[in-house]
Amino acid sequence: MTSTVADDTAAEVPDGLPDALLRVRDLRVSYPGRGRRAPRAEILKGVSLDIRPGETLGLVGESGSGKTTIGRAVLGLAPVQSGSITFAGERIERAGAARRRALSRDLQVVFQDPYTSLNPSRTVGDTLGEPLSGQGTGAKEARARIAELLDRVRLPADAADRLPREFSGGQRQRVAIARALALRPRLVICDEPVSALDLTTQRTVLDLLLEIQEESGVAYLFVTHDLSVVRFMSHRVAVIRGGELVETGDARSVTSEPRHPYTRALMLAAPVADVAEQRRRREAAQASAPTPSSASPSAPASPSG
Ligand SMILES: Nc1ncnc2c1ncn2[C@@H]1O[C@H](COP(=O)(O)OP(=O)(O)OP(=O)(O)O)[C@@H](O)[C@H]1O
Repeated sequence: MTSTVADDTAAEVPDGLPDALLRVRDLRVSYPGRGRRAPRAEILKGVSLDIRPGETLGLVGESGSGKTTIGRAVLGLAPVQSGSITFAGERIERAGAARRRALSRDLQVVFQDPYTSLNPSRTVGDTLGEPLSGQGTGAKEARARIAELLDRVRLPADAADRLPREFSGGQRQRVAIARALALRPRLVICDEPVSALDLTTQRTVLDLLLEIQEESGVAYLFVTHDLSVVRFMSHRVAVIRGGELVETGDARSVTSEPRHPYTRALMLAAPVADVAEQRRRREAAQASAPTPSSASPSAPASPSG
């Protein structure tokens, strides 16, 4: 069980949110240790969380805390030792390749680095067409859908014929978002999707993700080390430390009135433009709050201003 402290949590309510789209329970992930006798490295130590349809759960924590590993486990890319992952009522933690392919209709990902996540030798149109043809969409329908997707992420129609190198980082990330949306998924795992972008571009991409959610009702698991981004994007926030969730709750209360000392320490470590706000937080924090070793050293100013 997690050591979650705030209300509105999967951990405090044993059955979690009744309408959850994604339900993770007591998830443990470990990797073999280095060397034959080394113990396995425990990365996730019993994580439980829920995401409702159309909701964004922000997952925040310092580097190495296990944020990406949660997303990878949901996508079937991390070795689950025990626990369960239920998506739309179906247990998927041990889903095989064929089931995973079918799941990719509903479950997609946007990675951090738009420079490495797109195949440099494929045109944008081919990149967007791949998930469509993989699910049996005919050529004519695929062309129409690609045009629709480019329009949705505000790229010109002729982008379909161009290669990734012809685009800026923000434009490439919009291509990656369009690719993730191609099959109209119900959940997109956004793994630090703006941390490689400059501040202005970050804001544009975050606004786009919000618009898309409003229109389509897609849910996001939004992984970030940046508290200002997580506050801007999330309905609820889960804070992870050393492979365990320490606090989960609605975004406003977790980021404005954190209950757990670690969350308070994360907040204190994040740069805040407003000196009064920084002082208020410092005063609110307990003197005993631990200092995270590398919490969000380069967190940009709040995109919400
Ligand atoms: N394939 C792997 N084999 C062994 N250890 C791994 C593997 N993948 C991740 N880890 C370890 O798991 C821990 C958590 O990694 P993870 O990428 O989930 O953290 P994170 O919170 O997303 O960090 P960051 O913000 O730096 O991306 C790290 O200590 C990492 O070294």
